Amino acid sequence: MQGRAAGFMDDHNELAICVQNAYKSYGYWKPVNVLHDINLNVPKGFIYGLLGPSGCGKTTLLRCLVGRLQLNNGQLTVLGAAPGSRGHGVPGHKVGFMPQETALYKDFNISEILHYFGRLHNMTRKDILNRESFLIAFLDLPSKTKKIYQLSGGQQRRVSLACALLQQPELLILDEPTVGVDPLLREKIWSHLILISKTNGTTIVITTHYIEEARKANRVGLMRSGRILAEDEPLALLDKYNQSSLENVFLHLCVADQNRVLSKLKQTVNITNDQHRHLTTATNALVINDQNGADVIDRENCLANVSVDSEITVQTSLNDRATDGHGIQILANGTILPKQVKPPQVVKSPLLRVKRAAIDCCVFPHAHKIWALMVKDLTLIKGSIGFLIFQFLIPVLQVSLFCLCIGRDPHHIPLAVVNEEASANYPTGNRSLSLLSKIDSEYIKLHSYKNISEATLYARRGDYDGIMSIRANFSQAIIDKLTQFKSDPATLDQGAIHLSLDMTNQQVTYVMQSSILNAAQLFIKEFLIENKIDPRIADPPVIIEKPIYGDTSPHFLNFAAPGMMISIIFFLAIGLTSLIFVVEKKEGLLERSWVAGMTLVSLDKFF
Ligand SMILES: Nc1ncnc2c1ncn2[C@@H]1O[C@H](COP(=O)(O)OP(=O)(O)OP(=O)(O)O)[C@@H](O)[C@H]1O
Repeated sequence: MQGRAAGFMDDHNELAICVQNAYKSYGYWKPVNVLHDINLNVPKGFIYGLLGPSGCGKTTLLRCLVGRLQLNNGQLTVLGAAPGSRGHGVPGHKVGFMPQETALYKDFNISEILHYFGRLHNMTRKDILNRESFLIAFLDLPSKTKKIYQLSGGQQRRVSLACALLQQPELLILDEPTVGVDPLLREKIWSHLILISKTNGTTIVITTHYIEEARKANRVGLMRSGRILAEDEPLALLDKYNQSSLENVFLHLCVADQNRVLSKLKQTVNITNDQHRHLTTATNALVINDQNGADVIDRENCLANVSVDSEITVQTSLNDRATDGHGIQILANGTILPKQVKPPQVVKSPLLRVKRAAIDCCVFPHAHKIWALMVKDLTLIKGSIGFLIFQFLIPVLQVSLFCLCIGRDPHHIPLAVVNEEASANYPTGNRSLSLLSKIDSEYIKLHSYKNISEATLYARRGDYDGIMSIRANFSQAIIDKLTQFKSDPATLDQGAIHLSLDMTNQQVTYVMQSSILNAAQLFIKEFLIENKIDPRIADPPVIIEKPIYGDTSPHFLNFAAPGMMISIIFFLAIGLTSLIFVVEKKEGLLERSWVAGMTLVSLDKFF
């Protein structure tokens, strides 16, 4: 492999990945540093093995490479441009990403999931089918109609790998692809990776917990606590550290790193000699001699050692290499790469970013991506008919309940009446009774009170939606007003009914007002007939003609139901979409689809 690497460099003089002084932290208020001054170079067509214990930042680095995370500091170029830059295929068809979690739609079968990613990558049906048969045979997968949830964990990981390999991308980012895979198949997978890196020039970045399998890589990077401790060809590392296995090289580097950290601690933090002796003894205890006399390290203890303080800069073997103005040139045999990859100019201005995002939102996405998402959603729905029925039944049920419980016109609205004419034993007549009898009892329920203060008390308590009061001389005032045409303030005040309504419910107020106005109009007409006057003069000077739309007497239900239906459907759709987003994000599906190029909009065709 190593000999091949040097030869290969002559033909492939470009770096596929170039990371310079990369820093990444999580969290805003209390940031936790995860990557510290990472420098990493992967020439095109190389297999790069990224090795390190759990939690050292491998996945974080891979997520930065595929454009899912932004570095806090430093430069990152993938296939010649910054991930996520316009028109770049990373994220997109140029990168095949296999995340650590399975990240597959469990209700899909193998063929459906491969077709989904194939459509996202704009592959033709024929190409998808060809790749599907190859990958199923190559990865020893069961029948393509088998659902993902019916597969074992190892089989699911293999399907996940198949999705990453599907479009034969220029760059493969594989996060622990060989976990839970049969050793023979693991060998086969590595052979395939080596083959595609040689024949297609595919660049592969792979993380693995099986350190020894990384010997097959062209270069390996050994990572610990967010730093790259060493980066070189596997054999060169073995030679340099005089070890028989990469595992021992790594453990040696861990101990050396630990010692460096401790001595740095001693310099920067005021620790006592006793404390230092104690820590050094603890570290040295990790190294024991094996039968051959070579140093063997207690792996468990070593990997579970104290975390490195983020403020302490550790000189790594990487820093020992020759650098020039643009960064590091690699090759263990001293060959210098002829072509420099220019670091991308990161857009730091938030204003410019917002502007770009605003432009992005106005552009229509690619049709093939919409098609892929539509087919995916239909496949999901097809697989859960019960859910579909529930989705259709819920609005029907909600609208029915609304019509039954809320949508009807208000009925039997309680109204307190203070009839002073009745209390005074009708001194000038009982026309107030005639007026009250004309109020439609279907809509308004009258309750008599002797005085206004008592009625106000109960109305304020919420027992009534209003108070109606009639003066003691109501009958006489009506006669004076309508037959003698008297219009002095006393007559006008006494010849009217006085209403104080609760105006907080517009619909209830409207029904009360129109019922009482109708009753008053009927009362006046009756009075005019009694006095041989044409009742039509009591009609208001407004004639309501045939309506343009709707009924002559509109109902609240007719007005409210359509709005209600639209609201229910809208919020149901929003709720379900949010639910799907949350579930997909939680299971890593969203990230995977994003890396495959699914964005809200895509500008590839414009830039
Ligand atoms: N979203 C996050 N928010 C905060 N901290 C995170 C987040 N993701 C990862 N970390 C932390 O960053 C560190 C590195 O995590 P990362 O997943 O990159 O490690 P890893 O080397 O891939 O580990 P493993 O091999 O177990 O997957 C860990 O300490 C982890 O707790």
